[in-house]
Amino acid sequence: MDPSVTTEITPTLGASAFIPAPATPYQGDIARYWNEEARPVNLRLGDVDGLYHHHYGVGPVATEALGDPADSTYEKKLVAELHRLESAQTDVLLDGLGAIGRDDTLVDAGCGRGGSMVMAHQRFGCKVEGVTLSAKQADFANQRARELGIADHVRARVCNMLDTPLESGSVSASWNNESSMYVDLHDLMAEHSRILKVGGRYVTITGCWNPKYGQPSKWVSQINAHFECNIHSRREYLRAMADNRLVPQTVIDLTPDTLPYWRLRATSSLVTGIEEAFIKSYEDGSFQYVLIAADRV
Ligand SMILES: C[S@@+](CC[C@H](N)C(=O)[O-])C[C@H]1O[C@@H](n2cnc3c(N)ncnc32)[C@H](O)[C@@H]1O
Ligand SMILES: CC(C)=CCC/C(C)=C/COP(=O)(O)OP(=O)(O)O
Ligand SMILES: [Mg+2]
Repeated sequence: MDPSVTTEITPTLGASAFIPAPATPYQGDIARYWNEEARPVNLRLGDVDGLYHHHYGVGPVATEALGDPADSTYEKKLVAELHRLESAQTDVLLDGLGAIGRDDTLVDAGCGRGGSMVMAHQRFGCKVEGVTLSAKQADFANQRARELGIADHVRARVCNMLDTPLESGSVSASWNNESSMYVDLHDLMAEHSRILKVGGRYVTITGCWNPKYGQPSKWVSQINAHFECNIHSRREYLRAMADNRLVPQTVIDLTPDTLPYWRLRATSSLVTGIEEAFIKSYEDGSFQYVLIAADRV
């Protein structure tokens, strides 16, 4: 990243007085997308306990805790349950990082509003560096870190995950949590490989199209259009890792674990219209929700 290339941001965006100019017009579009994003499904869930996620959930629904749909408290319980499943997803990702100590530095590539960073610090006591294209998200994440008194350990910056200011070989573990569909995978894996120490761990949780299906299905195309992203195939992930000294240690198909989240979300008042595409593509096998953990060799 060339720090001399800067663009002034509006004062309402707060903390970061200057942000780097987008590397491409596409990245400018994505920065704008996330600066403008304020979907109730994300804010209402985050308000449950102050962990704000932009990813989906895994695990069985606690049906008994939800109680009777006719009950006046049902919707509140439903929101809390969806949020619990999204935080459970982060826990699965953090489990994949292996042994992390207080002196380690982790990197969240495409950190959103910072929910995963906070959870990583709370679990390991380590430093967490996040990057996002969105100044609004970085400000939000840094504000939450200040409120929690952990701003000395958790920091979000506005920068391109393909070209970070992090030193080569300085990072013990890094991840992409539903953020790799916005970038070229070879460029992405090359940057993770550069910043990771030898022996370090990379983890991604992502939606990918299934080469067994043949090509991206109409549902996958619908998800791409909805989020302005470009979903990769499972095969592309493995190839990009192999080409960049990242050797898969674990590949977990989380598709059966995320379907209950989607089926529950489809019944809520917070639907956004994309629920059918996720459910149908997971069911027809054209799309998969996977975790890949790889060793930097
Ligand atoms: C779906 S959100 C995921 C946020 C977060 N990982 C989470 O789990 O809550 C996608 C994120 O990727 C970020 N992103 C997309 N392309 C990026 C890039 N080239 N560099 C940095 N961040 C990027 C967006 O700014 C956004 O924060
Ligand atoms: C698995 C795939 C393909 C993910 C695409 C990336 C993405 C937009 C994730 C969720 O963000 P969000 O939490 O802001 O979305 P929503 O508003 O639908 O909850
Ligand atoms: Mg969401």
